[in-house]
Amino acid sequence: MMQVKSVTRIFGQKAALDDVSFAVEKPGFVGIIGRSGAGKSTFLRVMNRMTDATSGSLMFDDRDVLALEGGAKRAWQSQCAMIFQQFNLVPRLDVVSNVLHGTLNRRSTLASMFGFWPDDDVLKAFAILERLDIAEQAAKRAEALSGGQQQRVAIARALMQDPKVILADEPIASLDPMNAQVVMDSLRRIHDEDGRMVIANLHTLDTARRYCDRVIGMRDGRIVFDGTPDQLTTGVARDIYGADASFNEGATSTAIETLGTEGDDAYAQSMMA
Ligand SMILES: Nc1ncnc2c1ncn2[C@@H]1O[C@H](COP(=O)(O)OP(=O)(O)OP(=O)(O)O)[C@@H](O)[C@H]1O
Repeated sequence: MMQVKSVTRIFGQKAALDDVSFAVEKPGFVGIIGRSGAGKSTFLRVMNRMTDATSGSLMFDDRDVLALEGGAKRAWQSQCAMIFQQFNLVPRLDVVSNVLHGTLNRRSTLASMFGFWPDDDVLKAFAILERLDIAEQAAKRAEALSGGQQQRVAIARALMQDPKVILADEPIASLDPMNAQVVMDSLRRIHDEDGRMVIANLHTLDTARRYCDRVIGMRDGRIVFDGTPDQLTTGVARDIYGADASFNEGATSTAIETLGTEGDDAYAQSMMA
């Protein structure tokens, strides 16, 4: 259903993506891992057409989405919803209005500005919030919610678009372990129940192993690993992160039981830097 062929993105002298190719046969739950600067965000942004590729193609259901323009490009962006580390909600706006913003691409600006939402859309927004277990927060301002709740609102906004694909750029990087788990459980459930493809950039190995069907490892803009969670051994992870024998994978973990010493935290920070 998706073939990424030789996708390259050059910024100045640097290839953020360097000849990236892979295929996805069925809508899976794919994790992308790699140290900071590996090209993970650039890939998601190229796929969603927020950033243009320098060369290459990305065939999705037999059309090259990197070549789409105008209305066709906007339609693709709506089928390929994106969620971000910092949630990107409108903080002062109530939760349900934030969710309704997921329909903006098919609504007139004027109607949206004055808050005229069709009843069907409002009902749909509440049903999605219910599904994500945050319907009781619907009337609150987004800024009054915890990070984990805000990220679930962002997922709800994405679902309003009824997307084929959800791209998640470090969706749990700003969350504590408990909230991280709730958000990842929600994404996995949406994938399992709706059959939507999820591609998530993740900064912790245990999350990639636990939630993904397939893990892609990137280093310096290139794919250096593509396999199942079982194949993602500590040695493989060390290669992906470009770390030496002192690599301690517990330090890249957000799992409650492996959150550890200050030393580990310092190591994790150095890996992200
Ligand atoms: N708009 C841009 N202009 C110039 N360079 C960029 C731009 N966007 C990304 N880069 C560079 O491309 C490389 C890949 O960046 P990217 O953000 O994709 O990495 P990443 O793996 O997502 O890292 P992080 O986890 O820190 O977001 C980096 O060297 C980065 O500095």
